Amino acid sequence: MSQNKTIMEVNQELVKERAKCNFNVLEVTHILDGGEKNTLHRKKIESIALDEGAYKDPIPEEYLSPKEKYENAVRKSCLFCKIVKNALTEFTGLEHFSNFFVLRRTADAFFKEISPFLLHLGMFLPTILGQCTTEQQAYWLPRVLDIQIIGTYAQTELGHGTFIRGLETTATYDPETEEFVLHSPTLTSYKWWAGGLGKTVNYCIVVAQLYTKGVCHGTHLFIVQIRDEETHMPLPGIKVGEIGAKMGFNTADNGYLAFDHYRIPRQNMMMKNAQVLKDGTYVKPDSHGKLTYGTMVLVRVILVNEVAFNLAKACTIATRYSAVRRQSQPKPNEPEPQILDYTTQQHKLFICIATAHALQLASAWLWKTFNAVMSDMKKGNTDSLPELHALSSCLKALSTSDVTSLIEQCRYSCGGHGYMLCSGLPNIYSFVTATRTYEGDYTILLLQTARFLVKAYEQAEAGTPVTPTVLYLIEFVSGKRTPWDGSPEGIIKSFQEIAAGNISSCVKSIRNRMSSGLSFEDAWELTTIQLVGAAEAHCRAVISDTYKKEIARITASSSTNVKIVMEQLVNLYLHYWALNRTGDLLRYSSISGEDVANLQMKYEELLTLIRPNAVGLVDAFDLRDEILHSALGSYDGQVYKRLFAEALKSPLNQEPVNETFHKYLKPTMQGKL
Ligand SMILES: CCCCCCCC/C=C\CCCCCCCCCCCCCC(=O)SCCNC(=O)CCNC(=O)[C@H](O)C(C)(C)COP(=O)(O)OP(=O)(O)OC[C@H]1O[C@@H](n2cnc3c(N)ncnc32)[C@H](O)[C@@H]1OP(=O)(O)O
Ligand SMILES: Cc1cc2nc3c(=O)[nH]c(=O)nc-3n(C[C@H](O)[C@H](O)[C@H](O)COP(=O)(O)OP(=O)(O)OC[C@H]3O[C@@H](n4cnc5c(N)ncnc54)[C@H](O)[C@@H]3O)c2cc1C
Repeated sequence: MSQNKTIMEVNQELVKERAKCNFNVLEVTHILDGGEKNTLHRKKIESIALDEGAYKDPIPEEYLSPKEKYENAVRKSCLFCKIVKNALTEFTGLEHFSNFFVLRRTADAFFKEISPFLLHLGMFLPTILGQCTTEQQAYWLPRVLDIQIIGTYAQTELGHGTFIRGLETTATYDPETEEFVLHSPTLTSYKWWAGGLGKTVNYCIVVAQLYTKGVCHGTHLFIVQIRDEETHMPLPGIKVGEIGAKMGFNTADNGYLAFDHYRIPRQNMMMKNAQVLKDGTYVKPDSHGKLTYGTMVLVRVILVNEVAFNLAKACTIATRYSAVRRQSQPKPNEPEPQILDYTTQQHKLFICIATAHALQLASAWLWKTFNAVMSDMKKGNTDSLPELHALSSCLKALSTSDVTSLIEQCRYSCGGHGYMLCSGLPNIYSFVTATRTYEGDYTILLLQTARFLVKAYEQAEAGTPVTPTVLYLIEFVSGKRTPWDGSPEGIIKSFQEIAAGNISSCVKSIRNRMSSGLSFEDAWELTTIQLVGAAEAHCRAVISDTYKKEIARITASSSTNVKIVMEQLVNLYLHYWALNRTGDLLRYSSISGEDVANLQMKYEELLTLIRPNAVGLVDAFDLRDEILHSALGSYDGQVYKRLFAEALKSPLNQEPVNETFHKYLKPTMQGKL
C-alpha cells in the first residue's frame, strides 16, 4: 500500500494484524474507488496536493483563536486551489462532478474542520451548471473555475430553512431599468447560514420570491455581487456578516445577508428554466415545476458519498486503535486481550465498515441514476425526476443519520482517548452531524419520500405501472408473501415486505382518519410518525438490495478471498438490520422466534469470521495519515507515542507554571483572595 511517510516504525500489533489478513487489500481499494484507473487518478491528485507537505499548520488548528483559525483556513484554501487548479478546470459539466469526490477527499488533509471555499465548489458552481443558460454559463463559468470570483448559495433565511415557499426575500423586476430590486423586508428575511458568506465570498446565489408585473411567481435564483472585487467592501445596499460560533464548521464563516432595495441586472436571474423578458413578461418552465430545486437534489446525492467517506475515516481510526489497545483480563494468567477481540467491540465496529461499503456503492449507483435522469431531462423528459427526488431524499436522510450514530459509536469504541480532538473523531462527528440537518432536514426529506411511496402504493392498488425501486409493492398488494428463509435474498425480501407493510398501514391510517371526517392534510399530519418509518424502511430495503447486487456484480471477477470477505460484510449488514428490526419482521414477515435466534447466531459467527481481516479491511480504504489527522488511527499504530506528542503541543505545556498560580491559586490557597 502506498501508505504514508511514517516517521515511526509500525507497531507490532498492526504488523501481526496485516500478516493475518487473507485477502488482497489493493483489490478491495479498487472496488471502493470504482476501478483501478480511479485509484491511480486519486493517488496522483493526493500526491500532487500532499507530498510537499503544504497542508501542514505551523500551530495546530485547535489552539488558534476563532479569527486565526478562519484566516489560516483561507490561506490554505488559496494554497489548495493553486495546487489543484488543473483538476478544478475539469468541472465543465455536472457529468464531470465525480472528480469532486477526489478533490474533496484530498482537501481533508488541509482542513480539520472545513474550507471557507466549500460552497464555491459544492453549490455555487453546480448551481451555475444546472440553472444557467448556455450564454450565462459562458460568462460565469470561466470566472468561477479560475477562482476569479468566489461564491456561495444563500437560500435559508433566519425565519425559514425547510419551507422554501415561505422565503421572504423579494426580487422585483423593474422594466424601466431592466433590473431586479432585491429587498429584505423583515429581520426574519435575512439570509442566514450560507457557508463563506461571512467574510470570504464576493458573489452569491440568492433565492428570492420573484415579482414581475405585480404578480409573485414563487422562488427563483439570482447571481448577486455582494462585495467589491477590488476592495472586498460590501456594496451599497448590502448588509453582510458572520453568524457566530457553531458546534462545528467554525472555519466556514457561515454568514448573514440583507438587501436594501439592491439592484442587479436582469441577466443575473438564472434563466435555464424560467425567464423574465425585458418587458417583464414571465415565461414559465414548460416541464417540471421544481426544477429550481435541482442543486439540492445534486448535493443530496453527493452527501451520500460524503458521509460514506467520513465513516470510512472514523472506522479506520477506531479499528486500528482497537487492534493496538489492550484492556482487562477475562482469563486469569493470560495477557490482556486486544479490545478488538471483544465481541461487543466487533459489534460496534464491523457494522461501520459494512455501512461504509454499502453507502459507497449505493452512492455510486445513485450517481449513475442521477446522471441518467439529467440526460433524460436534457431531452425534455422529466418523468423520472419524482423517483430521483424520492430516492435522493431518503438516501441522504438515512445515510447521514446512520453515519452520525456510527461515528459516535466509533468514538465510544475508543474510550477516553476517542474524546480527544487529536483522535480526529470529534471533528468528524461535528461535521457529519450537520449533514443530517442541512440540505434538507432528516424528517422533512423522509416525508418527501413518503409522499412518493403513498402515491406508488395507490398506483399499485389501481394496477397501473410503478417505478423500479417500488416494484415490490405490486407483489404486496396482490397478497403474495415469501416465506422467511433466512438467506441474504430472503432478508432483503423481508425488508421490502416491511416497507410495503408500513406503507400499507400508513395508507389505511390516512383513509380511516379521513373517513372519520378529517381533511387529507390533518390525516396525513397525524400519520407522519408512521410515514417517516415507512420511508426509512423503504430506504433500508433499497440500500440492502443495491449493496448486495453491486457487490455480486463487481466481485464477479475478483479473487476468491476478496469475494468471500465482501459477501461476509454484506451478510453482516443484512443480519445487523434484521436484528435491529425484529419487531417489524414479526409484524410483517413469517419469521418465528426461533428464526430470530438463528439470525443472532449467524450474526455472531460473521463477527468472528471478519475479525482476522478487520485491519486489512480498513487499510483498504487507503486513507493517508494526512487525511485522517488522528493520533489513534495512523498507519503505524504508534498510538501512545502520538498521544503524548500531541499533549506536548498544548500551549499550557509551554511553561512550567501558569500565571494564574500567582494571580489566583496562590492567593486563594493562602487565604488572601
Ligand atoms: C475551490 C476549491 C475549494 C475546495 C474546497 C473543498 C473542500 C471540500 C471539503 C469538504 C467537502 C464536503 C462535501 C460536501 C458536499 C457538498 C457541499 C455542500 C455543502 C452544503 C452546505 C449546506 C447547504 C444548504 O443547506 S442549502 C439549503 C438547503 N435547503 C433545503 O434543502 C430545504 C429543504 N426543503 C425543501 O427541499 C422543500 O422546501 C420541500 C421539499 C421540503 C418542500 O418544498 P415545497 O413546499 O415547495 O414542495 P411541496 O412539499 O409542496 O411539494 C410539491 C411537489 O414537489 C416535489 N418536490 C419537492 N422538492 C423537489 C425536488 N427537489 N425535486 C423534484 N421534486 C420536488 C414534491 O415531492 C411534491 O411532489 P408531488 O408530486 O407530491 O406534488
Ligand atoms: C452547518 C450548516 C451549514 C448550512 N449551510 C447553508 C448554506 O450554505 N446555504 C443555505 O441556504 N443554508 C444552509 N444551511 C441551512 C440549512 O439548509 C437549514 O438549516 C436546513 O434546511 C433546516 O432548516 P431550518 O434550520 O429552518 O430548520 P426547521 O425547518 O426550522 O426545522 C426545525 C425542526 O422542525 C421540524 N419541522 C420543520 N418543518 C416540519 C414539517 N413540515 N413537518 C414536520 N417537522 C417539521 C424539523 O424536522 C426540525 O426537527 C446550513 C445549515 C447548517 C447547520
